Amino acid sequence: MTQTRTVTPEQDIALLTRSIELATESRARGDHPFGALLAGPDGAVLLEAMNTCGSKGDRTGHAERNLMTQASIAYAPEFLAQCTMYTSAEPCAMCAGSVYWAGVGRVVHGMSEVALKALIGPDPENLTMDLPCRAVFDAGQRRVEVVGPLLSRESAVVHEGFWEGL
Ligand SMILES: Nc1nc2[nH]cnc2c(=O)[nH]1
Repeated sequence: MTQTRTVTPEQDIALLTRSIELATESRARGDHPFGALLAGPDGAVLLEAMNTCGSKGDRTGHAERNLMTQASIAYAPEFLAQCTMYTSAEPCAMCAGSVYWAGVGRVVHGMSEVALKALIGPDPENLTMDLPCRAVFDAGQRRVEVVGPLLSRESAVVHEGFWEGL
C-alpha cells in the first residue's frame, strides 16, 4: 500500500537546511557547492547526495541527478510519487528531467536558477541555464509539485567566493 505524504512545512525547512549542509560538505571536498536529499512521505531521510563534477570528473554529476539515479534504482515510482526531493538550489533542466523520469512527486528548493545564474555569471565551469524547473515539469505528463525558492539567502552563502576562484 502506498503511504500518503504527511511532511509538514517545519520539516520542509529542516530538510532544506540539511541539503544546504550537504552543499557545504560538497564544497569542502572539492566539488561544486550543491547538495540534495530524498525524504519519504513522512519526512524521513532516505538518501543524500552531493555534486561530483570535480571528484568524478563527470560534468553531469549534479547533486540532484546523482540522487535521482540512486532513487530510481532503490524505489518504485509509486512510492517515489509520495516522496520529496530537497535541494540547495533549483534543479537545472537536466536534474528536473531526472526527477520526472525517476518518478518523484515533489521538489523543495533553495535559491532559484535565475538567482544562481546572476551569482555565478558566465563561469565556464557552470553555464547556468535560464529555465525554471516548473517549465520542465509543465511539459510532462505527470504532475511534480514545486515549492521554492525558500531559504534563498542561506542557500546562496555556500557559493560565496567559490566561483570567482575557478
Ligand atoms: N542545482 C544544481 N545546479 C548545478 N550546477 C552545477 N552543478 C549543480 C548541481 O549539482 N545542482
